[in-house]
Amino acid sequence: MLDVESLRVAYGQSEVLHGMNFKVAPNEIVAIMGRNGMGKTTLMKAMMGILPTTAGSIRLGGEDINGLKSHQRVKKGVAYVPQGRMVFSTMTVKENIETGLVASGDRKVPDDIYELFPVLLEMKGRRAGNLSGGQQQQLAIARALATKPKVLLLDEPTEGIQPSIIREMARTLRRIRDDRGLSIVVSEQVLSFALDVADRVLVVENGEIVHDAQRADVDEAQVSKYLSV
Ligand SMILES: Nc1ncnc2c1ncn2[C@@H]1O[C@H](COP(=O)(O)OP(=O)(O)OP(=O)(O)O)[C@@H](O)[C@H]1O
Repeated sequence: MLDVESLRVAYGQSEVLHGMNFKVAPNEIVAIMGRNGMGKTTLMKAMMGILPTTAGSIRLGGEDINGLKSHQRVKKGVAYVPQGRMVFSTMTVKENIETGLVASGDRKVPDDIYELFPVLLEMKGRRAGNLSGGQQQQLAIARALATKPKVLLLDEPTEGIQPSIIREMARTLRRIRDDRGLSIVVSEQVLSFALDVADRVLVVENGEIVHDAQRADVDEAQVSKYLSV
């Protein structure tokens, strides 16, 4: 479904991703782990077209989308939940979700989004800035789903979220995948969450993938070592 090949990204003269390769199958949930500064956000932004790449390809269902602008990638089926959620705080919950409808062509928020996140229905007239961190994360995911994606990218969704809500988020993401049959790529530093949510775990270290294992085969001690220091 998503095929990233030899991807290089640099900030000026400083190259951060040095030819990254990975594939995500249809219906697969992949967690990309790594310490702060290892290049997870850079990878997410490059896949979304927010940062330019210096080499490589990003294929969605076989088509190279690497030359497209962000909004064109959204139309093709890539959705993004950025680090820090970035909801529009002065807009209502409903208005935030509606910003995603431009891509799908739907005129109103589909009921199944509110079924997934009942709290958003309860709060749909409230300003997004007044929601808790966990609720804002649900809103950011709802807004992304409103674009009807084939691939959902989430950048550190557990950051600043309580442990009980983190467990619920893993369940919700798996349910989204099961119900909608999409692929999910989630960048993450919390190993327990990655093991809860993902089918496969990758570790990025200094802009390269150094570990790639199915969940059942993940060497937890080794991954923890990469995540510490
Ligand atoms: N705008 C920028 N200009 C120059 N260097 C940058 C810029 N943004 C990030 N970097 C550098 O690129 C590297 C990768 O950063 P990135 O934010 O992708 O890491 P990360 O793994 O997502 O970390 P975090 O968990 O903190 O988000 C770091 O060394 C960082 O200092």
